[in-house]
Amino acid sequence: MQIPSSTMNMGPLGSPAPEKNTTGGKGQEANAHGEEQHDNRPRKRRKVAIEDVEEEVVAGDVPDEPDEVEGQDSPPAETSRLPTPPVALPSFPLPAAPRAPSRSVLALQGLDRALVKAEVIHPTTVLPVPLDGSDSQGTGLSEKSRKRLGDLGITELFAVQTALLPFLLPETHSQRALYVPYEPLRDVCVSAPTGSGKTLAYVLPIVEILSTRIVTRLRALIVLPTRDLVTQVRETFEVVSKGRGLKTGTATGQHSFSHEQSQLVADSSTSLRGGSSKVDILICTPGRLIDHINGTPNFSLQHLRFLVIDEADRLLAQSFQDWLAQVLAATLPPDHAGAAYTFPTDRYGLPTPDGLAPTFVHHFQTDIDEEKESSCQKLLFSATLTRDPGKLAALKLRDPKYFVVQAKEKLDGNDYVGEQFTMPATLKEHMIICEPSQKPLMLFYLLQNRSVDNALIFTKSSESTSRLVRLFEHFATFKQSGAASEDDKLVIQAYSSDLPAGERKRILEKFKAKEVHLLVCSDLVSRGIDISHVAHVVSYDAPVDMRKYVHRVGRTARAGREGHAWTLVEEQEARYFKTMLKTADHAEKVKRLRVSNDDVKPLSGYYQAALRSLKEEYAR
Ligand SMILES: Nc1ncnc2c1ncn2[C@@H]1O[C@H](COP(=O)(O)OP(=O)(O)OP(=O)(O)O)[C@@H](O)[C@H]1O
Repeated sequence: MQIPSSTMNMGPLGSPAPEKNTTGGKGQEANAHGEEQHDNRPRKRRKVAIEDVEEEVVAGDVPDEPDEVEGQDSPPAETSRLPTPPVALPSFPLPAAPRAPSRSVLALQGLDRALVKAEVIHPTTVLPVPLDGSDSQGTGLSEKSRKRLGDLGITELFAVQTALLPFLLPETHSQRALYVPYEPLRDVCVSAPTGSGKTLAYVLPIVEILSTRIVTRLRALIVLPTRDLVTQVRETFEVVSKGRGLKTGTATGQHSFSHEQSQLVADSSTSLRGGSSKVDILICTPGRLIDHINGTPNFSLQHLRFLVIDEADRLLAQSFQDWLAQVLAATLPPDHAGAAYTFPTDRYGLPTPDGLAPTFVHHFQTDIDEEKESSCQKLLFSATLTRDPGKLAALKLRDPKYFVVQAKEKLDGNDYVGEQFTMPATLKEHMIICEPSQKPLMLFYLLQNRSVDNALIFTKSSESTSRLVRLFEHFATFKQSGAASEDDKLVIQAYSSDLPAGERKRILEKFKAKEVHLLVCSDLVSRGIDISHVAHVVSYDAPVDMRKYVHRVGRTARAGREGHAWTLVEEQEARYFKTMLKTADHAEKVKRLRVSNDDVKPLSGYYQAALRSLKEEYAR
């Protein structure tokens, strides 16, 4: 019997062999649309010449850069000719991340002050929403918005919303305007647990402020790391803004570029200095956004009132096409002096109405030469938002205000550099330490004996995902041949980045409808997914860093519901995993579950039979 090479890595019992976990930065990169994906591109060959020897180097063989390179200097250039080695060395790419800015630069942006003076909100804080009449609770929301929330069954604001809404919707009328050229708006960073309602915390103020607009211009830009999240956030915008006349668009690369262009820009034939837009709100992935900035006539960010970077830690780690610098530059007038302003004309030479944003007016030589502040307010959100000033500095934040939702009343004086992880209070966490070969059995034990259902199961790669799904299907066939009723059957499905978007959507719908009970996925597609009935999260392969752990377990225990997280830790990983939890001050929360041989004995026979079937299947 010959096992194909793709299955050669399997452990003795069909579980993946304890190879190094690669769910981190390795093997992943941003695709053409800025979405993360596996590194399965054809390896490019490039030539390097060192020591007069010319040799071909497979670019993919060069170690990938770590997920995030912080304040790292370029390695000093090797100038002297060394006597050895005789063999050519591969040339390593220079780190893409810029140098960390100096303290004085950070202080200029008010960053260290903002980080130390962060406003801490307790996760249990809520604010009732008066559904009609006056806003007696000070939510900042108009009666129309409050009524809409009532229609959606939302009667109180969650902690992150209680802090953000009054801040972004102050009573001062001028600060709620579409353009605020004389009173610079403060930017905002928000760190709040998974499932705590961050999306509504920005959707509500954006809808509230943009609803006052008369002309459609691109005024809110939401950047997210994946297409699935774009779809999810678009749905939230559409539901909340119903009846307010706002137009929402997306740009993810799912449709052709020209189709997207036609959906975003109303007039692409006249050269309009004020830009042209069919949408008020654009939700997008960074790669496609850059394509439109560079390649879509009259696509302009000059009218932006809000720039939201959701899942900011992940997006800030992407240096794809230097996307952030390009987006920020597009919100401001160019540095060089502009030409004299002449009214644009259409193709027949007739004057065309144009609307330059106040900040851009002084760029042209007009009678008005007074400089105006940009009205674009930047909002950053994440459950694991870095507080590393070096990373935040790239955003050029304006007098930023930092909000943190966590149970601790005060941030430790000194810990503003680094990260803070806050979990939902309703989450119960467990780990099982076992041999690698026992992992499938432990999973089956959880499904059978701990009523794990409506669960997301995380693996380290899409390959492991499909292997595990097949193994389970074989196991279920044997196990359920003796099952009392059809009701006992658990339906499992792979949910991987390899699947087309439409197929992923269909699977997610089935999972939501409880026609699929177990969804096996890798980290790439899971981030931010909001499905209320996820009761369990199983990390079949342990996460390699705390951030991944937080985002995985955060798929359950959302919006105040109960949830369980189970992590299967291989014996040789246990020390690393425990240290990771300890460093994050989280070790005590994760209880160890001991599963004995006797506990799994009733399942062993089915498991062995499933393994044999799987091996035969792969051999065919
Ligand atoms: N005030 C509220 N009342 C009731 N439900 C709410 C409220 N705010 C948000 N929700 C619901 O809570 C769920 C989680 O919200 P959301 O997806 O915004 O969380 P999140 O903080 O962005 O999580 P993640 O970091 O995992 O993306 C959603 O289903 C949302 O509809």
